[in-house]
Amino acid sequence: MATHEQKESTSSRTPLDPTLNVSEKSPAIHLPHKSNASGPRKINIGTRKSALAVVQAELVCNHLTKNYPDIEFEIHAMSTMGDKNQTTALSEFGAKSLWTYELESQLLDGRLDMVVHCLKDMPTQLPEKCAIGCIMEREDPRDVVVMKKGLEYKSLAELPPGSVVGTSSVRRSAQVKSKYPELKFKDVRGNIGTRLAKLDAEDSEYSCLVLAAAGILRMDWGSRITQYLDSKTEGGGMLYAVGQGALAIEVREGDDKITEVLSTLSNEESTLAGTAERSLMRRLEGGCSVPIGVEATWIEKGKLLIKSIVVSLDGVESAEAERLDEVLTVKDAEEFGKTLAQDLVENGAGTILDKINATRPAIKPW
Ligand SMILES: NCc1[nH]cc(CCC(=O)O)c1CC(=O)O
Repeated sequence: MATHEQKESTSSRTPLDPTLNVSEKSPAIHLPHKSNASGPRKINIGTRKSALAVVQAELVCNHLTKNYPDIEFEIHAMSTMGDKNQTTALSEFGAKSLWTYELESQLLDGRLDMVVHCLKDMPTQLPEKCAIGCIMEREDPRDVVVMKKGLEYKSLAELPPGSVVGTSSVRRSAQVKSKYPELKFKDVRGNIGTRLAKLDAEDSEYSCLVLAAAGILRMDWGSRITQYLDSKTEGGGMLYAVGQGALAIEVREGDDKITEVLSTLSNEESTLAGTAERSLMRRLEGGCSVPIGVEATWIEKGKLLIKSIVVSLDGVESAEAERLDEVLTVKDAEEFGKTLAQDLVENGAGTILDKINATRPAIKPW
């Protein structure tokens, strides 16, 4: 019968809550999978339609097929509001839900059983009856520089004054600008392939893009990366987005069968760091999405360090904080994020956030 390859014994003792967005719940215990006659025969996996999203869904599907050879897994790729609207400035939407709304509707009405997302794209407050079923092992969470084909530069520091960096993220442009005030920034939209094509076009005004390493690596385009950016990068630090690099799978809240299937994909350190980062963001955003940078490092087992930054929408002001503490459970991670949020506010994030919240109403289509 189904002998899924449980690499570690974590599923039987990890104090991870399968419904991570409900912080008050007591930790659930994942029992090792036993083939169950009443278990699902077929599981429908939803994803966005972009090439990267489909690669990610296939990665999940391949793992699950290996772990559960008796179950049929089928991928359903669909366009979302976010895919269709490439013109409105991203920050004007306020909520991140435009990437997930259609998929969540299908999840709730049973056409889908799980939806694969980049954790980074998931709103901190999921719609009612939706939950995070698992967070998978994190791919490299850092941001990276991709130079235009034919340019001999590798790093931001080498770029001549006035060079144009392509990014639509205030978090990225604000952090780069504070270290390299002589660089210029321009919005660049579309899926990762489209962005690279715009960068490399002969008449392109961009010298480079700043992107997430994870997306490029999953597309197998790692050879285009010319510089990795992190807090220790020479010439200035760069913190990544909350959840960046981790895939998360959304399920119907209380769907124990699907959650059990997903326990084989869950990664403890990713789950705890992702939970802490999202708790931090939840405390700060007040309904609006806010440019927050984080960098999470496990100093040793159970000891988490997170560096964090909040930047103003114009990229001029910023506040920073970092925290090192023991994080063994999802509850610890939630607390860690909350405390770090308070530290950030004490260090000046409050004024930045008040301005953001005053100018941008949140949009919640559900
Ligand atoms: N903004 C869209 C998005 N959402 C997740 C990733 C990267 C993959 C990941 O973080 O898992 C990207 C592309 C990018 O920022 O370069």
